Amino acid sequence: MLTVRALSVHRGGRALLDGVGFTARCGAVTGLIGPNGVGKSTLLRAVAGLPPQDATVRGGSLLFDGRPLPTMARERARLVGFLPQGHAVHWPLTVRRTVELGRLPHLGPLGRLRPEDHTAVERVMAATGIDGLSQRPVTGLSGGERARVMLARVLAGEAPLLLADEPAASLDPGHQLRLMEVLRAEAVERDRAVLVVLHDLSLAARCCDHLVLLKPGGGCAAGPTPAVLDPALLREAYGIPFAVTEAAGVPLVIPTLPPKSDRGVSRHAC
Ligand SMILES: Nc1ncnc2c1ncn2[C@@H]1O[C@H](COP(=O)(O)OP(=O)(O)OP(=O)(O)O)[C@@H](O)[C@H]1O
Repeated sequence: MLTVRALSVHRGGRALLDGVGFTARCGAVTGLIGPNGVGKSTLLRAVAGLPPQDATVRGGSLLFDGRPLPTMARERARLVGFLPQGHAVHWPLTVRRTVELGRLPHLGPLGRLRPEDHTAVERVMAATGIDGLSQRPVTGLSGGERARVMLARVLAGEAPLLLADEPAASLDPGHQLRLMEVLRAEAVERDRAVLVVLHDLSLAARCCDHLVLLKPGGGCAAGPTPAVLDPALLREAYGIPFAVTEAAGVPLVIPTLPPKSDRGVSRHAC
């Protein structure tokens, strides 16, 4: 279990995160939600040991299964798999080679892959549906294909704690659901703690066991998904009204805007 206690991250004189605390259990998917700029990426980066440029962790503690997260980069990388936002790739490595790089924290000084490394690589390529792309250069893939390759690379590290920053952002609806299914399988079948940033609250409602809602001004609301997807809490955090409902047995979280006339705008409300 990941335990975040009273975490504060500052840049210059400004708090990017202030006193955030929650837990993310093994065997479960925890969604990290909140409005733009509230500090979701900063939080994931702090847990991964890669705080944003010029930012420092000023207070609080980060524990996994009751022990402080290691400070040594290699040791941390074995424990924490981190998929950052965006998928910039600069070298035309093949898809297979790119996924193999996810095994680096486990390899010796020569970086030679062992049979168990190949097994892990093949498992995650199959799970993410990219085995057909194996010999393609990553620079020649679509945004959604590349997103799945980068996910596979992180999964290949087989870290007990997985952090993913908006992994669904460039995926079509089918691949979004498949992605969440892959993350759920990692959590449930391999007893991993998965912490995933999502902006699609309906997807979060459908696929996350627990949610952490970061609030502007500091702090968070954390708990089982239905408890956090409370219209009053959401309105407080995002500053707009939400309807929380259900269709075809699937939860739906619908953001709304007040009528345009109330906002001094004349036509074409969403
Ligand atoms: N490189 C940077 N330089 C200065 N400020 C930054 C930088 N990156 C982020 N910030 C600021 O840090 C705060 C937290 O940003 P962060 O990216 O963690 O938010 P977020 O919740 O992930 O946002 P989003 O939903 O838009 O991705 C924001 O106020 C942002 O403007």
